[in-house]
Parts: sequence; structure tokens; C-alpha cells
Amino acid sequence: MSHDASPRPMAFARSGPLSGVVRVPGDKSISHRSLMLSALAVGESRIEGLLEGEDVLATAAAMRAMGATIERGADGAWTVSGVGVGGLLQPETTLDMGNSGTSTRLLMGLVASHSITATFIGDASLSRRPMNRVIEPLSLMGADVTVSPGGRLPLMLRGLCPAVPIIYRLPVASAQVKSAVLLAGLNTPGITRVIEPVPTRDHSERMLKGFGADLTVEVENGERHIRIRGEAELKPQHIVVPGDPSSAAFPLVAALIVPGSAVTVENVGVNPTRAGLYEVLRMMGAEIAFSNPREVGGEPVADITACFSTLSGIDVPPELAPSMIDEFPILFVAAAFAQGRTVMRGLEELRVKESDRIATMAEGLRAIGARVEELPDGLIVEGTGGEPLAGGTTVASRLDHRIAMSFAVAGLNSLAPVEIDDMGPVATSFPNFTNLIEQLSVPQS
Ligand SMILES: O=C(O)C1=C[C@@H](OP(=O)(O)O)[C@@H](O)[C@H](O)C1
Ligand SMILES: C=C(OP(=O)(O)O)C(=O)O
Repeated sequence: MSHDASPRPMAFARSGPLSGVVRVPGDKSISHRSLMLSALAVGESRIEGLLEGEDVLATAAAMRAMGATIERGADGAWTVSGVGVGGLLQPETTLDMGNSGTSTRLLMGLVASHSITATFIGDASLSRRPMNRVIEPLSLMGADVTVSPGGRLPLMLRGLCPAVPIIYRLPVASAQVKSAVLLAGLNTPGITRVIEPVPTRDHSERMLKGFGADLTVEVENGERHIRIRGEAELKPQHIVVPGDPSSAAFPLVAALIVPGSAVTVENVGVNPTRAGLYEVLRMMGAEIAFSNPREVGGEPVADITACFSTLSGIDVPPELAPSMIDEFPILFVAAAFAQGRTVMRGLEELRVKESDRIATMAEGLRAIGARVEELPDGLIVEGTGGEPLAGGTTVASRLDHRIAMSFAVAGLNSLAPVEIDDMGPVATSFPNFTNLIEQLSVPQS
């Protein structure tokens, strides 16, 4: 896993126009869930377009350790033979979650309602991230958790079967916490209910229904009430994973900030709970078009084209944050090239991602010549009005793939190259990122 590898520094230099039609790897959130639910179905599921990144491979390894058979076919499709809900086996080894918060928190949910005990470990980044947000509801359901100080990994979780169904109102807008409770509810008698005051990505709800779980979503007084009936039997599925909108954001923002560019990313998931970035970029004046809209495996998909645009700073509506939570680092970069100031607030969750994404981006952006003001819950960026940044220095990616890719994109319109101290983390979500950018870009002589 990435935490054992030595750093891989790489410099990104000013580029000529970016152009081309590309695809990005499969959606990370959907890939994790497709492995987990297939592993709990009775029979063989087939998954096409699975993201073969380190985070998803950590999920695959954990599901294998708990009894599922998971194989990659010669055609690139994956097959999973599930153990059935309630059938997870005691893992013989610790579960190494690498850099992946989603793997950790969702798998804790699965283990919580089985009579098994699992020990979760992770890399230095994951070991700093808060786990109490899932420990709290899972303990109410009966799980017994021994955790490191501050609610961090390593932790040991002993599940309870039968677990206790709960009604849980999310105190933080987190799809991972929501999903952990719903997945625990899958093997819990009766109805487990999650109340979501602020909507977050709904891939778990869509896919659980697709696998045949009895799950309903109702909006009551502006809050989403999600009810799942437990002790479900899941039927195996054929899943086609769409391209990841969070990965597509990097080549598309690169096209917006590098003069003369036009880039199309085909087959991108455009689920409204994930598409906030594209809405915000349009508000900033970006030329972005969705074409060929269609539905793939219960998820909306489109081809997205972005052309170089004169961007204007805006106040980003904080209520859009959950639908673009992983896209703020690259939005900060877009804002650094806009005319005027962009104000982004309501982003305290960014401080507990793979790195403190507000602090890491503020530090790196300043180092390459951008004008930024760090706020406790966000960032104010004063843009260049389209002029290149200075670049010419090394920035730290801090075990955070999205930071590494954001600064790589900034380098494409900087006077002197931007060196990223470690591009290794990119392998967690977008292993072919550098090749794809090279394919699109024409170096300036
Ligand atoms: O459920 C998911 O797949 C994810 C939820 C989000 O995390 P939070 O639930 O912590 O907001 C997001 O940042 C992460 O990349 C993936
Ligand atoms: C926050 C992220 O992932 P995770 O929480 O799964 O580590 C991300 O991919 O940006």
C-alpha cells in the first residue's frame, strides 16, 4: 500500500492547449459499494468498470478476508461470489485499509452486525482521521469497539448478532456514516432508520435497492428518512460502474484554466448528489456542456466537455458543499485563475480528509504565488484573472491524492514548473492520472 512506498516527486510544467476525448477510471464510491454488496449477495455478481485503485483494492482484500471470492477476469471485469447477508467470516488477519476512509467506515458497519471481530489499521493519514462518528451509532447497535486515543485507528470492532435496530439522525453530513449504519442495518432484525438533515451522496441507497434490499427514502420536514429492513437477501447483480466525477474534475478544470483548451471526458457519473462542482463552475462563467445523458446501472451518466473560459469569482453557496466535498481542492485552483475573489465557506469537513485540505491547499497555493486567506471553515481566493501563477517550487501532497492532482493541474498554467513532493497517493483513486494529462497536453517550447 502507498504508506510503505518511497515518495514519488514529479514536476508539472506550463502546457499548451489541452485537447482530446478521454475516459477516467470508475467511480470510487460506487466501486467500494459494488464489492461490498456483491460479497453479501447469494451467488455470483459481475462488475465492469471497477476502479482498480489502492482504496478499492483494500476493500476487495478485506471482503476476501471475510469469505467472499473476488477475481479479476482477463476481460477486465470482476466476479464476486458472495457469502450472503449474515455470512461474513471471522478475518484471520488485521484489515489494512491503507489510505481509505470509505473502506474503513463502511466495513465497520458491515462487521458491526456480524458475530465477528475485526482489527482495522491504516496508513499515517488514515490513522489521523476521526472514527467516533461511526463508532457512536454502531455502539448503539451493539458493537463493542476498542479504539486508539482520539477515536483513531488502529481499532478493534466486535460485532453483535443479532444487532439492535436504531433510529439515527446524522450529526455530520457524511455519506460514510450514513452508509455504515445502513450496512449494519442489512443484517439487523427489523427496521434501521437514518435521518439525513443535509443530503449526501446516495449511492448506497440506490445500490441497496438494486440488490433487492427493502429500502425506502421519504422526505419529511425537509429531512431524508432512509429505512432499511434487515436480514435481507441480496440477489447478485451485473454492475457497470460509471466514470468518477471527482476524477473527471481534474482534466476538466485543467481545460478551463489552460488557454485554448477543449477536453471531453466521456461516461462520467452525474448523480446530482455528486455534481455540485459543475454547477459552481458554470456560476463562475465556465463553458461546460453535458451531452449524451443516459442511465447506467441506476446512475445518471453523461459526457462532459469543458473549454478554456474566463472565470469570475463568486460566493460559493455553502449548501452545495456536500455534493462536491472532494472537489474543493481543484475548485480552489480554478478560483486562483478567476477574475476577482471566490469565497468558499462551510467546509469544516475538509479538515478531516486525507489531509487538512484547507490548510494544505492554502500553504501550497501561497507557495506558488496565489493570494489566499484561510478561514476556520473555508478559503477566500483572490484570482489572477487568467494570468499564470508563478510556480517554481515544491508543494507537499501530504498523503492526499486530491492535493497532489490539484497542484499538478495548477502547474499546467504556471510560469515555472510546480513540483509535487509525492505523487504516490494518486494511485488510490486515479492511477493513470499523469498519463492522461500527458495525453491531453502539448508542452510549450
Ligand atoms: O461515501 C463515500 O463514498 C464518500 C463520502 C465522502 O466522505 P464523508 O462521508 O466523510 O463526507 C467523501 O469525501 C469520500 O471521498 C467518499
Ligand atoms: C475523502 C476521500 O476518500 P476517503 O474518505 O475514502 O479516504 C477522497 O477520495 O477524497
